[in-house]
Amino acid sequence: MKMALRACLRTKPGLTALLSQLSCSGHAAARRAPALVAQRSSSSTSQKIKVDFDQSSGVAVMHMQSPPVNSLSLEFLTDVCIALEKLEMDKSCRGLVVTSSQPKVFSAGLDILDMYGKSPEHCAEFWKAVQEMWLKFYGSNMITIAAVNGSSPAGGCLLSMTCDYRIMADNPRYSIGLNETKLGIVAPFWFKDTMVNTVGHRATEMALQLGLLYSPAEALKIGLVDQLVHEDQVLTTATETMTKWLAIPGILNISYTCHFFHLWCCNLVCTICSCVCQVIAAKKIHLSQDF
Ligand SMILES: CCCCC/C=C\C/C=C\C=C\CC(=O)SCCNC(=O)CCNC(=O)[C@H](O)C(C)(C)COP(=O)(O)OP(=O)(O)OC[C@H]1O[C@@H](n2cnc3c(N)ncnc32)[C@H](O)[C@@H]1OP(=O)(O)O
Repeated sequence: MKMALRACLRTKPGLTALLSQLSCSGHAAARRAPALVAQRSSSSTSQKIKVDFDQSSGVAVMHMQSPPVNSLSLEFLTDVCIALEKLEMDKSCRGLVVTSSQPKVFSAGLDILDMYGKSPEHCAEFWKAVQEMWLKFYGSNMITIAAVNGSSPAGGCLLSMTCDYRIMADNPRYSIGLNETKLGIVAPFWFKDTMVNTVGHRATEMALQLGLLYSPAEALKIGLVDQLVHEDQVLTTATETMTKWLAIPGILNISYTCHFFHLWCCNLVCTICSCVCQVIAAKKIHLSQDF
């Protein structure tokens, strides 16, 4: 799916416009102008994000440092998007590892406090920022690896699933999954689609309907993560793995992209049809109540 988005962002101007409307992609850039990285190795820091970029390898490491649990608030999401935009604009940056500076937690998902009791305008901006993060990671031209060094529920799991590869700390205390159902909320369809693309239809059905959080071993078994390593090795394994991915010529990447793009389009058409059916059904129910 991520590759599919990459392809359409490269080749389909119409869809780019559609996606940028969906994601409101100008919103992060409008706040702070991106700067190109000039040094051989550099480090740039916002309050909540630290990026180390090694120009000799072309690999950047994004450290999420929003205590206590890297919950995805509007401010944090905006910082993530700005950092991604900067890296994306620097053509020498080919790979991105995303990890957490917080102990025991990769990301606690959407910031519940930023969703509750806020104005409709804030909620709209917040929700657009969530979509923007999703699109930016999924549509990135960089190879992205999630170094999941702690628990990663809900939106944290989504973030990791938008990456090309996931390495998780092998600590049974940690968990990962889309647990929205357990919180009494329905995960949006694009959360669901992202999981289907990662672990398949049946596993997603089980995961979402029951709101399952998986231990690292269980997550590996269903393919939610690709590799488990000792807690101390998560970041180094991620950078080693990146070397392998970057050795693959970009043209092959683009070819696979076309296959996935086809699947993604089919999925999108189905989703639109299903939304139309739901609206028609809702109207019918409404009408039958009137009479
Ligand atoms: C605005 C319009 C929106 C419309 C939305 C419509 C539909 C949306 C549908 C669904 C979308 C859902 C996506 C989500 O991501 S919802 C968030 C789900 N997240 C969770 O369930 C995680 C909950 N947290 C945990 O399980 C644990 O905290 C964790 C395992 C991450 C860490 O455990 P640990 O024991 O280390 O730490 P705690 O003591 O539990 O927490 C420390 C501190 O952090 C606060 N906190 C935790 N999670 C969140 C969070 N998601 N948002 C905000 N704050 C969080 C926690 O309350 C503690 O605070 P304090 O007590 O120390 O003040």
